[in-house]
Amino acid sequence: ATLQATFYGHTFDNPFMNASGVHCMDKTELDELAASASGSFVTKSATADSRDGNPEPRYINLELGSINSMGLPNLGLAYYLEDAIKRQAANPDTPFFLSVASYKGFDEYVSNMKHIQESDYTGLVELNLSCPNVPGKPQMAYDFEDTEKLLNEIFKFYTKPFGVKLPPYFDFMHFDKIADVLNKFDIKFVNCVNSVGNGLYIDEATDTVVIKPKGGFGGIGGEYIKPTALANVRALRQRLNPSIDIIGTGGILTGRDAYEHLLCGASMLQVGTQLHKEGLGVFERLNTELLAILEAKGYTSIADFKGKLATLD
Ligand SMILES: O=C(O)c1[nH]c(=O)[nH]c(=O)c1I
Repeated sequence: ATLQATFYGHTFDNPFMNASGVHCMDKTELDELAASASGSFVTKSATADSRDGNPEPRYINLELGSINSMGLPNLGLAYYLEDAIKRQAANPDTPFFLSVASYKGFDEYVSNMKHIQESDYTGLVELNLSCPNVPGKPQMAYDFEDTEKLLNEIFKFYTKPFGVKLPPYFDFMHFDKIADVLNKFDIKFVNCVNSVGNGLYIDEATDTVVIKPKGGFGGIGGEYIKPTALANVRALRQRLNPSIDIIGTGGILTGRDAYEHLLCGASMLQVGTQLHKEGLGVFERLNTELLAILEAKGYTSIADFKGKLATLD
């Protein structure tokens, strides 16, 4: 059996990659990802200007996952663009993802995308509409009208392939609304889901929160969020045009978790919390475990079961 993954006209050796924010802050970390068993990789979400981010402690691994309020620390869009242009020149056949966010809101999203359009980078962009940790700033993708306005604005000038990183939704009306908006545009993929925003974890030894920013509120990842992640992958797959691929992110610790995301319709898979905990070796292990599942079930490729979750009716 093969774990080859097809995504936006590309074929990757396997469906695994890092989730933006983990092991992707600078070119050293990106080189390590490129040299790992991951099928692709994505950069830390970039803002126009480099940012220190929120005060520490701002990321904590927990028994069942993680909590973070990093606050968009990054080296600035120009850094990642320059690196991406070199990478695409050196390896034109191995696509990767450039993640873009915004600290200042709507206008910075537009100007960041304008800079990429005017640059020599021609690869995939993951437009992050779901950072939950910018104090005072709502997540773009929880405002359906603003999201539509932003995509309208971007498609006036942007001609390169991109997709959007979405937050989790928890209501069928919201699944319907975001899918209605996204189906109007020629986006190449959606990534479901970003961390479950503004959770709270309490240290039992001290009755105190564990991260400093926002009084301890932070995005939740890991085992805590797999049911939510699977639901969002499945719901968006059922609603989006087949031409829009899905990246599944959230709660992938084992080959079984990966298999379930694929069953819900994901084409690529991102690993955040477990990569942070286990390091780059997680990709070898996940490939081995997923391959064993295909073999045990007599599948020869992911196409044999992708999106084929059974229901009870
Ligand atoms: O705090 C962050 O930097 C961060 N943290 C997340 O959990 N998701 C995001 O999209 C971002 I931009």
